[in-house]
Amino acid sequence: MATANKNLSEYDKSTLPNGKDFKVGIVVSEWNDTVTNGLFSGAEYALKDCGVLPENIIRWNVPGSFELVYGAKKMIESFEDLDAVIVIGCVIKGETMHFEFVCEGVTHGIKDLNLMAEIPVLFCVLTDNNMEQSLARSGGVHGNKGTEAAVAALKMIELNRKY
Ligand SMILES: Nc1c(NC[C@H](O)[C@H](O)[C@H](O)CO)[nH]c(=O)[nH]c1=O
Ligand SMILES: CC(=O)[C@@H](O)COP(=O)(O)O
Repeated sequence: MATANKNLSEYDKSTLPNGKDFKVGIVVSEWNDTVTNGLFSGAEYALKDCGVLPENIIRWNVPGSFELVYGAKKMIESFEDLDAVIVIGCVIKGETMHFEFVCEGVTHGIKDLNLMAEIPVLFCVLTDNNMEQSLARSGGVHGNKGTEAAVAALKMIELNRKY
């Protein structure tokens, strides 16, 4: 189902765990910060709405999406009690192939982190053709992918604690 057919901000709180003792890291890229701050706001709101305490939401900024991998790795190494990390970025196609390589690098890097780390790393990186698409997915007509990532984080923390 394409995003156009699903609002990214919709969730049923009754199906989610209470996050009162969860600790979540969020690494945010500074490229396209209007979008990434919008994604962060969506994620932060959903986490708090589901009981995560403000002091248990740790935000670090990195220069660009390519640095999200190192930032997440460093955050996982720095906090022994983290339950999940959400990486937030916005990559927008330009004139060259740089878009493809940044997207591929961060995607593979986050996938590798999920294979190596003991906690889930959630992928909230927009890879869009233009700013209009990014704005639509960071609190616009299609909702907020940050909210979607926060909901996924809550579910993965519950799964990780259960098994
Ligand atoms: N063009 C975008 C970038 N490019 C920067 C890279 O992510 C990286 O910071 C640089 O190559 C140095 O290692 N980053 C984004 O997040 N979004 C873009 O649209
Ligand atoms: C994803 C990028 O790095 C890209 O936005 C940079 O733009 P350009 O390909 O025109 O240099």
